[in-house]
Amino acid sequence: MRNEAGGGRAAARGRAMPVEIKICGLSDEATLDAALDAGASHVGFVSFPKSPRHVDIPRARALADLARGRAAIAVLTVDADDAALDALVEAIDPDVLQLHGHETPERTAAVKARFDREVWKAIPVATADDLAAIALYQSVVDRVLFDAKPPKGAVLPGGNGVAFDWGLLAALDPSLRFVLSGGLTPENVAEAVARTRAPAVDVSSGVESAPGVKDQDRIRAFVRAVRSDG
Ligand SMILES: O=C(O)c1ccccc1NCC(=O)[C@H](O)[C@H](O)COP(=O)(O)O
Repeated sequence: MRNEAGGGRAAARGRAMPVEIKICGLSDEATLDAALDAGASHVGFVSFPKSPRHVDIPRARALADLARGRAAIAVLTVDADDAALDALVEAIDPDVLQLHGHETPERTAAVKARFDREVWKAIPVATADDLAAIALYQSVVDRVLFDAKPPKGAVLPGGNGVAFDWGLLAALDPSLRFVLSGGLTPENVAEAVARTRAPAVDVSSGVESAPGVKDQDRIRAFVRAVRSDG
């Protein structure tokens, strides 16, 4: 259904599947539509009140209902407890739970066991040492998501528009299911995918005109750039 346009190029590059694309932090219908029409495979809604992208449950549910069947729906939380996750899952029925806080491997496994959803765990990366976390999480999640470690003093644990050194991913086990994020933009994402062989990418700040304000043109440009036809 989705992303067939990239299939030929992906095969030509030796990749079996087109690169999946998640547009995160959507909060209005127009930019959600732009992401869906452009062919994003995933759309993400942030449930974290400190974020400029936070959407409350009724809003997230309304947006998710528009997206359902057209893209996978991800809900991003930060150190959410079971009651908060119960409420989100019940209302939004997401395909993916993206854990973007300090969830331990044990907590992450408990979330996976409690909910019949894909679970993605964000791993903050600044140096090669940070990749040791892969071993702790890869057996309990569906995908690890590499994001840049937040800058000192940042309020948000992600969504800061900061990239990390993609070269750190050069020696990854090719069978690892991962998502590349952090500071991706329409201008740099093709290079990021080429250098990391990422099977999936995730963007928020790079398709915004201001924090929390998504930009339809940049969303379309981002998807085009991943598909290498822009
Ligand atoms: O976007 C937020 O506001 C946010 C808040 C709390 C935790 C994570 C958050 N965002 C994460 C993402 O949107 C992406 O997974 C990823 O970090 C990419 O962000 P960006 O560097 O802004 O493209």
